[in-house]
Amino acid sequence: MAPAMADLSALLSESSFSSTPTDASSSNAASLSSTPPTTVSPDSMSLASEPDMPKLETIAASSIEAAISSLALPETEQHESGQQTPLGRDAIIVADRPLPAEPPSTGRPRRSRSSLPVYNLAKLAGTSHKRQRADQDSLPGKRRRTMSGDALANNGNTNTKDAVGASRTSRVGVAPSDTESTANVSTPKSAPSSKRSAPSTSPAHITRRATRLSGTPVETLATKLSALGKRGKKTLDKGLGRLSRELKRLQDTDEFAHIDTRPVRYTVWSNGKYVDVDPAQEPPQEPPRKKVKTDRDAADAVDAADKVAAAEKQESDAPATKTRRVKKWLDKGLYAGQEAPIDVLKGLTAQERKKLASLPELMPSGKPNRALPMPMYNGLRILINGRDFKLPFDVCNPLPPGQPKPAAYRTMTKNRFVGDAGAYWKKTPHFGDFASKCVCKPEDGCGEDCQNRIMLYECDETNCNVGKEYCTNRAFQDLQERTKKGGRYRVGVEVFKTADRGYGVRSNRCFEAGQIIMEYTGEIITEEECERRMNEVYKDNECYYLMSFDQNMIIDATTGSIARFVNHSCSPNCRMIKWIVSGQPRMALFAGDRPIMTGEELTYDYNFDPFSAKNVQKCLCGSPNCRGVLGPKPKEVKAAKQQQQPQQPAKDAEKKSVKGVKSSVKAGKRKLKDPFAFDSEDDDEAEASTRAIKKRKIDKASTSLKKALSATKSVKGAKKAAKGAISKIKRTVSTVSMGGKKTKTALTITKGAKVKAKVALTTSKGMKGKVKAKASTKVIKRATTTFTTSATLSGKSTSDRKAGAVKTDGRKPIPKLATGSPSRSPSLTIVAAGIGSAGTAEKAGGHPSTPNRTGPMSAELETTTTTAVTKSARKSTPSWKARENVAVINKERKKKEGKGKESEKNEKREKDKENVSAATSAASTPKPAKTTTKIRVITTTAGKRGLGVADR
Ligand SMILES: C[S@@+](CC[C@H](N)C(=O)[O-])C[C@H]1O[C@@H](n2cnc3c(N)ncnc32)[C@H](O)[C@@H]1O
Repeated sequence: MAPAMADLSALLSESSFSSTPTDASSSNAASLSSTPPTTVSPDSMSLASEPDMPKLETIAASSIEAAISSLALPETEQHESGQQTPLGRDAIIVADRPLPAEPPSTGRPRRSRSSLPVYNLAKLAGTSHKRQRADQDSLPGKRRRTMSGDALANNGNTNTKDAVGASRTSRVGVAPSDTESTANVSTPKSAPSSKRSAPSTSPAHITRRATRLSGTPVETLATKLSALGKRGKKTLDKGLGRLSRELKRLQDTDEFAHIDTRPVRYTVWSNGKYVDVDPAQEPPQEPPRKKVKTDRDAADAVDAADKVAAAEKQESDAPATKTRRVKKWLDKGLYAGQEAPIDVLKGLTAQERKKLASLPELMPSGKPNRALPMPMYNGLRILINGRDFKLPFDVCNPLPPGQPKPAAYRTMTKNRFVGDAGAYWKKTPHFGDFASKCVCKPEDGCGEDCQNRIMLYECDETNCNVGKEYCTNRAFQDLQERTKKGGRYRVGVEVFKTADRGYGVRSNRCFEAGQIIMEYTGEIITEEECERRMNEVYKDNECYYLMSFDQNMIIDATTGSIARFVNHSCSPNCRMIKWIVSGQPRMALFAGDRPIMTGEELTYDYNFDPFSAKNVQKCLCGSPNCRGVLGPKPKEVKAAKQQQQPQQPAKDAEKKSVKGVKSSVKAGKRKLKDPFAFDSEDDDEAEASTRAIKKRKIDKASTSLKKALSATKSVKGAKKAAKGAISKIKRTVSTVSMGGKKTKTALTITKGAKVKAKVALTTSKGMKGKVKAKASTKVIKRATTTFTTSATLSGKSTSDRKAGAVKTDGRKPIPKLATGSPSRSPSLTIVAAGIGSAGTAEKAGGHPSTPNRTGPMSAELETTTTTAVTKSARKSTPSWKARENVAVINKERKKKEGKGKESEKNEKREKDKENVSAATSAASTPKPAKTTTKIRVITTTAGKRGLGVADR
C-alpha cells in the first residue's frame, strides 16, 4: 500500500472507523462505480437520527476530505481485488465495516439493513429541516426533468470536484424543484426564474426520493450533496451560480432565442422569369434618417433637414446598377404622326381645289373628328390621283421575316470633329456669329418670313424673338425631343433590305411634308484626312460614305447615323438639307413636299456626280422620270418647277421640267447618261450618242455665231469684249473650282450655255478679222452669262433647295436667299467616288461597307468649293485629277489673296493680256474651225486659269 494510504488507514482507525476496503456490494463501491446503494430509506433515516452518531461521521468525513486534499491522493486506488476503481474526490466512505454479501435479488429493491449503521445524511448535510420538501417528489404528475450532464459539466467549472459532482447529479436525474436553474436551460422562457432558482441549489431544496418503487437504485443529488460536505456544497453552489450566469448569457444570444438575424433575401420574378439578384448589386440600404432633436433650435433643425435631403439626393444621383426596362407604348394609332389639317385644301392648286370641291365626300359635314381623323393624306391623294386597290399597308406593315441586317458598324448620333477639323472649324467664321435675333412676333411663330428660317438657321434662345413656346423653327430640337425616348415610332425609320439597291431606309410612321426625319451624322474630317482615309483606310472599299459638308470639310458617315443608308431616287420624297444649329452646321433628311406614309422608302436626289463614266451607276429608283443613271440633276429649272407644283403627278412634272430643259438634256435618261459616256472607251453607243448631242449643240452655236458675225463690225470691240468675257469666265471657273474631267463633265451637262461658250471660243479662234472676233465676243458674252448661271448652279441649287426646305415645312417657297457665307450656297451634288460600273450594286447585293461589294457607293454632298485631293488619291482614282487642279487653283488664289490687291491686279492684267492675245491670235487664224466631233474642255492650270478649248 502506498504511504498515503497507510496514513489514511491510521487516520481512519483513530476516528473509530474501520477502513475496510469496499467490495462490490458496498454502498461506497456502488457510489464510486455509480451503482448506488445509498438510498436513504425512512428506516435508515430514523436510525441516523440517533444523536450520538452523526458527530463521528462528520468528523470522519471532514477528516477524510482533509486528508485527501492534504495528501493529494491519487485519483485511482488499487483495490484488493486488483481492480482499479476510480476514486473521485467526492467519494466518501460511509461504511466502517465490511458488508455481508447480499442475498440474490428477489425483485424488490435492496433496502438498507437496519443492522447496519446508517447515518442521517440529511442531518449531516444540514438539510434535515427541509425534509418535507422531499415529499413533493412523490406528487403525481410532477414532471421530472433531466439535463445533459455534459452540458452542465461544460458550462460549469469542470475542474472542481464539485462540478464533477454536479455533473453526476444531473446524470442520475434531478428533481425539477432542485434543479430549476438547470431545467431552465431548455427554455428561454424560464430565464427570468433562473435568478430565483439559483438559491434552490442550497441543501434545503435538495430532494430525496425513494427508489423503492422504481426498482432501480438512484443516486440523488441530495445523496451526493450530503456526501459532499460543507466545502463541496459551497463549491457546488458557486459552480451552479456561475452556471446560471453562463446560461443567462446564453439566453441573450439570438441563436438561443431562435431569432434569425440573417438578411432576408427575396426572389425577384420579372415577366415570369427568375431574376438572379446579385447581393453585391442590391441597392444599398437606406441609412437611418437622422433624427432632428426636438429641443434643438430651429437653425439646427433646418441644418439637419438639409443634410438628410442632401444624403437623399446623393443617393438618388448614384447610378442605378440595374434599371428596369420600361415598356414603350405607342401613344398614337393608325395615323400616328399626322395632325389633322385645319385646311385640307392648303397647298392645292386651284384646279385641284375645284376638282375636290365637286366630290361629295368632301362636302362639309360638320366638325372634323380630331380624335379619329380621316386618313387625310392618303385619302386626299387617292381622291386626287386615284390608284389601284391595295390593302392599306399602313395598318400593319412589318418587315418580311428573315430580314438581313447591315454588317455591324459604329453608329454615331452626333457629329464629331476629328483631327484638325475641330481647330479648322474654330478658325473659320461661324454662322452663328452672324446670326441676330429674328423679328418675329409670337403670333407669327417664326413662320415663313422668319429671317432665321430663310437663312436656314435654327432658332434657339439666342436668336429667336418668339421663344420656344411659339417658335416653329426648331426642327433639330424637335427631332431630339422626339427621339429622346427611343422606340420604333419615335425614331420613325428603319433599315431594310431592298431588292436591288442594297439596304435602304423606310419610314415607321407618317411624316408631314417638310418634317425633319433624321439627322445625317458622322465624323467631320478635313480634306487631308479624307484623302488619307481614302488611300489608307478605305482603299479596298469600293464605296464610301463621304459627303462634302461645310467649310471644305467632309462628313464621313462610315461611322454615323443610319441616314447613310438612304437611297437615291430621281423622284424623291425627301431632301437632305444643311442647317445651322447653334452655330454649327448640321445635315438632316427632311420630308419633301408631300407627306410620307408608314412603310414608304425614304429617298432623296443624290445629284450624283460620278466624275467619270467608270463611276456611273444605273439608277434603279423606278420612278417614271428616272434619269437612268445616278447622275446630277439635269436642270435646276426642272427642280424649281417641280417645287412649284408639288402635288402634280410625276409624269406631268417631268413633262414640264423637260420642256424647260435645253435640247442637250431633253430626254433625261439618255442625255444624262451621255455626258458621262463621252470619255468611256468601251461604251460606243454612249459615245456616238454624245457626239451627236455635241454636234447638235455646236451646230446651234455656230448658227448663232454666224448671226452674230453679220452684225459685227469692229475687231477692237471684239477684243475688248472677249477680254471681259474671258475674265468673267475665269472668275466663274475659279468660283466653281472644277477641274479636269470633273469640269468637263459638269460643263458638258450644264446645258447649252457652256457649250455655247466653248463653241464661241473655238469658233473665235478660227474667225478672221474684226467681225469674227466681235461676233465671238458677243457670243462669249452671252455664253458667259449663261455659263455663270450654270457654273453657279450650286447657288441656284441652294436657293431651290432652300426654297424647297421652307416649302417642306408647309411654307411658301423662298425665291432668294441671302448668302452670308460662301458655304451657305452649297450645291447638293453628291459625288461618286466608287470605281464600279453601273448596276453593280444590284449585282452584288451585299452591304456597301463590305470590301467585297463591287458597286460604287460613295456619296458626297458637294459645296461650291470642291474638295481638294492630293497626289496619292489621284493615283488610285483618276477622277481625282480634276480635284488636284482645283486644289492648285485654290492654293494659287489664296496665295494671291495674300499678296494684296495691287499685285493681284497686276497679275490679273498680265493674264488677261495673255488670254486676249491668245483669243486674238485665234481670231486671226485663217480658217475658222468647223464643228468638231469632240470638244474637250481643258482644265486650266495654276498659271493659266480659265477655260481652254481644244479641237480634235
Ligand atoms: C449612300 S449608299 C446608300 C445605301 C446603300 N444602298 C447601301 O446598301 O449601303 C449609295 C449607294 O446605294 C446604291 N444606290 C442608291 N440608290 C440607288 C438607286 N436609285 N439605284 C441604284 N443604286 C442605288 C448605289 O450603289 C449607291 O452608290
